[in-house]
Amino acid sequence: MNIGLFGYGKMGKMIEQIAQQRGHAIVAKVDVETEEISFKTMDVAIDFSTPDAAFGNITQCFENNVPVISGTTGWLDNYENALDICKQKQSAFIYASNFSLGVNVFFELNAQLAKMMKGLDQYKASMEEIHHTQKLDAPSGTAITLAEGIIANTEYKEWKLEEQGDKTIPITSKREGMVPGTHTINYESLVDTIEIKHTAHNREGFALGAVIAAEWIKGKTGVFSMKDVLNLN
Ligand SMILES: NC(=O)c1ccc[n+]([C@@H]2O[C@H](COP(=O)([O-])OP(=O)(O)OC[C@H]3O[C@@H](n4cnc5c(N)ncnc54)[C@H](O)[C@@H]3O)[C@@H](O)[C@H]2O)c1
Ligand SMILES: O=C(O)C1=N[C@H](C(=O)O)CCC1
Repeated sequence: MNIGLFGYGKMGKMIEQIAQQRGHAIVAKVDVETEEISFKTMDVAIDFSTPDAAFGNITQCFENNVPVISGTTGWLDNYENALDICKQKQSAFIYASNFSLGVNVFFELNAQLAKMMKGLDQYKASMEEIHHTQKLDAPSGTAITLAEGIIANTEYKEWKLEEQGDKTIPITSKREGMVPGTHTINYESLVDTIEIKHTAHNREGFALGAVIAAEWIKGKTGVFSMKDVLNLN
């Protein structure tokens, strides 16, 4: 398969390695200095760029009939607009805040635990995410997806950075060294704490998941999720 990379930073380079190991060709490496993009030979585009660049990259691909896998976080104010353009152009799209298999299992575990905690008012939910110091957005996209999973299955109404409140999930974002991504969810009562945690050891899991999603989407039309790709039910 011929892949166009949008964003050739830490993730773009890791995706290149994994894609080549799996027999794919990288036909474009689009980054901030790129002046001209040839879409003709691209079977699929993988966007891991920046919050400011993602929407433009994604919609350019749809306009040129190229399906998109996007892992960029921090651009979701424009998510519904991107879906409209994808549908208009009869293209295909997967966005995931986290492409790793482990985190996608963790998303399911989080939803199951939230269902069990619903109505147990003696417990207060909170979340902590830790990432490297170069990360531009906070909280992480993964933390937002986890908070949405709790909100969908409990009486919590919203998440906020740090802020407390009965119906608010407080998220603490820490930026330390080279940490690839650690997410912890706590339910704390006066007598005990229930904690679930996912720790990424490196970026390979994110990159492999994105390449698997690109293999899966080829030839399809529509908007999908990693749940579809991984058949997690
Ligand atoms: N979904 C996931 O599984 C997952 C995993 C890791 C990182 N991410 C997200 O992916 C994004 C990239 O992460 P990273 O660690 O590779 O960051 P990075 O800073 O190392 O790389 C981003 C690259 O995008 C480039 N860029 C800037 N403007 C651009 C434009 N207009 N077009 C194309 N490229 C442009 C930058 O020059 C840089 O090379 C971030 O939003 C991060 O949160 C998601
Ligand atoms: O390194 C990053 O940046 C990461 N971003 C994603 C997020 O915001 O959740 C996934 C984990 C790594």
